[in-house]
Amino acid sequence: MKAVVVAAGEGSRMRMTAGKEPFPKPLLPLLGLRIIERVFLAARKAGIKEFVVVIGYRGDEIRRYLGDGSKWGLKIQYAFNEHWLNGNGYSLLAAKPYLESENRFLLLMADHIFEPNLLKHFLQFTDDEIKKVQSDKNLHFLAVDACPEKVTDLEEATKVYTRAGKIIALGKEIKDFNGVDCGIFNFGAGIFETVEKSLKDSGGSLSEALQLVVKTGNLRPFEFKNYYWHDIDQKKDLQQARQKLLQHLLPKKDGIVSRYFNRPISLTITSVLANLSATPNIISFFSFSLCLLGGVLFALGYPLAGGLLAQLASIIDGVDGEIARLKFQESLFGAYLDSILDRYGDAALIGGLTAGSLLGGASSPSFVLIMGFLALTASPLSMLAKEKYANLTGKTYNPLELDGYLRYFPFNRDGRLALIMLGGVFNQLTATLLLLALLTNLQAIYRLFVVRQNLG
Ligand SMILES: O=P(O)(O)O[C@H]1[C@@H](O)[C@@H](OP(=O)(O)O[C@@H]2[C@@H](O)[C@H](O)[C@@H](O)[C@H](O)[C@@H]2O)[C@H](O)[C@@H](O)[C@@H]1O
Ligand SMILES: Nc1ccn([C@@H]2O[C@H](COP(=O)(O)O)[C@@H](O)[C@H]2O)c(=O)n1
Repeated sequence: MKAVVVAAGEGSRMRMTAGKEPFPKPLLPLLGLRIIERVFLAARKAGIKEFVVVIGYRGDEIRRYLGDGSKWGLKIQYAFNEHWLNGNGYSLLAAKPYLESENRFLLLMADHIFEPNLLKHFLQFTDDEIKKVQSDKNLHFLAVDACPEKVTDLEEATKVYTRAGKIIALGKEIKDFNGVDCGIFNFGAGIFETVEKSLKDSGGSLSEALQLVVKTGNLRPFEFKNYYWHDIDQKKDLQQARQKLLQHLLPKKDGIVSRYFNRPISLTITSVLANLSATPNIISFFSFSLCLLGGVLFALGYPLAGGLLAQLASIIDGVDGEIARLKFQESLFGAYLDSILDRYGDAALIGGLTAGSLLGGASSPSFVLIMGFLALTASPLSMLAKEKYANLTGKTYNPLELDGYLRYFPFNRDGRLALIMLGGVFNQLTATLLLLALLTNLQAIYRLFVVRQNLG
């Protein structure tokens, strides 16, 4: 399916300087990517690879920056809307020649960022609905945010009133509404005729043209509540979109130390790194190198430095995933590399603790060696248990769900590295090894029972 992206308007409400803006609004930077890039990459993640970009105001600059789309593995064509000072209806019609062979197409806004899963589930919904009808040429769909109270600039938003699976009313001025138009449409080819019919009365406004469709009951809502999207109209919207993007980087699997200590720091680092070219894999290696250096410092008798580096490594180990999600750079290899490097990083730290304790004159070297051995052996078992469970059941092992009360203890990596940090700060290397050995082996044994209970 092709997607039309409307990028023709001037975006005058985004005025940020007295003179000429450095970029037309779709090309404004937002956490390392241009706004319109985020639209393309979110749509690509939902399976859309072909786009028709409707340009107008400073369209040449947009076209020069985006090119043919091949740098993202996309195909981008361009339609010029000479009436770009008027409504989106003219933009839609400008794209018509590029959609002659399409029964259906998406319409997206160049200044509306959205979560990929929103579009993915919208497409699943529309596919299911289209299967129920004979002809879908004049059946159209709109993704509707069913939580209007969460929409920041409700006054400017196009409100929607839905009832019994149909859109009953749509417009900026309607008083009775239970949703907001988030700017994601799935149109049948018949929409062009509707828009052409309404042009002289609607002045080119797409919302006005859609009133004709609303009257026929053929504008259906995909009502959602928990996906993020943001309409970037004014300067304040850019800051709000930035905050929304950063907050949605947090994975659900985070442990307590990660969620409440590491992430506030890692997100700050990520918001800066996003504008640089550091890739997730480079950051993963950097996190590992911090573990290596920390292990060496423990061995050489610098426990404070070793402990602080272990905690820094833990924080940076969250940044790699945040950058990957923020800049659409997630990869299977990266996920694999991240996990393997974490194992080697743990081993470097445990090895350093053991060496540091022995070289520091531990009273019972054999006890230290046994604790080091047990901690080294069981440390990878946390990941191994989760991966084996996922492999056997096809379900992700979420420690927050399955680990019961253990989830409040430092069993996962974020907790273990925090323990190592404390051991370094208080120079209690042997006690740290003892705790690690106990915790990791207890976790491994506990999860045996959890898995047995869940595997049946
Ligand atoms: O010992 P566990 O916790 O099971 O190891 C998991 C860990 O390697 C995960 O890596 P990730 O980068 O997602 O975890 C980070 C932690 O290592 C940091 O300490 C924390 O601050 C950061 O927020 C992340 O949670 C792997 O993805 C898992 O596969 C592995 O089980
Ligand atoms: N080099 C990398 C590192 C990570 N990822 C992705 O991030 C996930 C881990 O996220 P955290 O916030 O917990 O670090 C990992 O599973 C990958 O999906 C990546 O792609 N490349």
